[in-house]
This record gives sequence, structure tokens and C-alpha cells, in this order.
Amino acid sequence: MGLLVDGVWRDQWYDTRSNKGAFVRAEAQFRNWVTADGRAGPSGTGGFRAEAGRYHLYVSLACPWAHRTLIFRRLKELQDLVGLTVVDPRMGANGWELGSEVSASGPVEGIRYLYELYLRAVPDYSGRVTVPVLWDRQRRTIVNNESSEIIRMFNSAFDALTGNRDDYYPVELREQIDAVNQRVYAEVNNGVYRVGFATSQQAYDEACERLFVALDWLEERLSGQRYLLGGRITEADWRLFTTLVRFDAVYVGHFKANLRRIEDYPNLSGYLRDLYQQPGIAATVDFDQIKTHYYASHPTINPTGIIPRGPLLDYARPHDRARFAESGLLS
Ligand SMILES: N[C@@H](CCC(=O)N[C@@H](CS)C(=O)NCC(=O)O)C(=O)O
Repeated sequence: MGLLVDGVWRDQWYDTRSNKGAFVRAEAQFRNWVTADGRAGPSGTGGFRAEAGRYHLYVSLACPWAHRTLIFRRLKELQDLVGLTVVDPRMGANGWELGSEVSASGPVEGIRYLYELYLRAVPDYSGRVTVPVLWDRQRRTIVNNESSEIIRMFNSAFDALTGNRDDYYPVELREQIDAVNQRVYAEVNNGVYRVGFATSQQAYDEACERLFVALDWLEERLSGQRYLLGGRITEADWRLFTTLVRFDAVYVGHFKANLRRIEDYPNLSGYLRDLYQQPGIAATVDFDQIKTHYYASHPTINPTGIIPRGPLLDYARPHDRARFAESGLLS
């Protein structure tokens, strides 16, 4: 793993030393928005109109951030409109790699590594090379590499083209969704990374404590309602889902987030299965790639690269979340 510095690739692990062993995530740098009419979105510049076949998504099936975008591509029926390239699950010295069996190389000719795609957009780019990436085939540049924004674009920008008007960020719930997202991001989505990538005991202890306090809060919240915002699935649920579905498979073992498993939480585990069993979702979850990526790509954490056989998980088994009435609350 590494990063680009003035357009040159450097094989380098995260620098946690300057933060007392704590992992601090860098902000994504490409922040333009695809919009229905091509006008600028909340950040960046305009000129990215929603059009069939124009945009291409690069993901890793292992990555929880990329997984969100894959879910929204499916939920919003964008598969025929937005192309997809899946990078190899193993991230080595050159970072994410394209073009072996599991992945086609995508619309950009002559590149083998994802960092080369970043360089096509910005030849002297400095920063991390992350998935997901939303690429514009027309202007041959990166539109956006921040998953929370890509899912918002997918949620509504293409509605006139697909006719799918399902809304996972409804106006009347936005404030509450944003508030839940903020806590879930800091303590759970990014929290597991703060636990797993900590390089000092203190940073690990603090992150671990915060993570499980947040999971206890979520367990409590989900004891009284079916989904995070009540009776209807929103963006907040999908953002939490991609972390939960990886939790017992990799975060408990590889990241040492092991005070409790999701299976030990009656409400969270039922909720996880409920979401997993929504139409089309199970097909977006690839446990082989998830386990391969984490266990084989972080030599500082798992030097042998051995990928464990377990745990045995069955998210297709029944859940009891239908006990909540239509309103989402217990009847
Ligand atoms: N804020 C970004 C984070 C994306 C991210 O960190 N992706 C990870 C994979 S799970 C990655 O590509 N890491 C490579 C690196 O940091 O060098 C988003 O939500 O899209």
C-alpha cells in the first residue's frame, strides 16, 4: 500500500507516528457531483450531467466504502447506466490493481494500477489512492472519490433516466439521517479502522471503547424500531450495513475489535440479516474477497498473510425484525 506524492507512487504504510499511534483518515480530494442537469452540486464544479453510459465506477468488493456505492447502483437500478470495474482484492506494494481475472481493466486503456487512473485525472496528484472512484469517460477525469457523496448522486441524479424514484435521503428525514450518519461514521464506519490501524495500546484502547459504546447505542435504538430512522430503510442503514456485514468476518479477528461480535447483539444481528436479505443485496457481498483483502493486504497487522477459514456465518437465516409494525415501531 502507498500513496502518490507529486505524481510519483511511494510504497508507504499509514503514518500513525505523528498522532501517537492513532489512525487519522485523509479527506477525499475529488468532490464534483453528477447532477440531473449538469449544474454544480454542493461542492466542486459543474459539467457532469447524468447520462447513460458516461460514468464508470471502480470498486473493491472488499471495501466498505465502495460497497455503499455498489449497493446504491443496484438499489437505484443503475447497472446498465453506470459501468463497473472491480479491482483485485489483494492490495500490494503498488496499491489497488486492475485487470486480472476478477476484474476487467475498465474504460481507460493501458493502466494496470488504480494510481495510474488518478494520474490520468491529475498528473501531479498527491494523496491516497482509494476506492470507490467515479470516472467520467467523456471528460476523462475523476468526478468524485468520496463514497458518501457518490451514493447521494446515485440516489437521485439519474431518476429521470431510470424512472426509479426510490429515495433513501428523503427531505423530511435529512436532519436526523445526517445526525445518525455523523456518529456512525466517527465511531463505527471509521471506528473499526481506528481500532485496527492503531499502533499504540492507548490509541487502540480508546478507539475500541468508543466503538463498542456506539454499538451498544445502536443495539438499544434498534430494540424499539426496525431501522435506524424508523420503519423505512434510509441511507443511514446502508452506511451502517457495510461495516456490520464485515464485522464478525474480519474486524473481530484482524482488527481486534473483539469485545463482542455482532452475533452477540440480538437486535443488531437481526437487523443485519434483515438488510442482507433485501432484494439484490446478498449478491453485493463477497466474503471471500472481503477476507482475502484484509488478511492479505496488511502485512504490518498479519505478516503471514494467512486467511482464516472461519467464522461460519449465515446471514440468510431468518430474522425477527418483521415484529415491528409498518411504522417501524413495536405494535
Ligand atoms: N472517504 C473515502 C474512503 C475510501 C477508502 O479509504 N477506501 C479504502 C479501501 S476500504 C482504500 O482504498 N484505501 C487505500 C489507501 O488508503 O491507500 C470514501 O468513503 O470513499
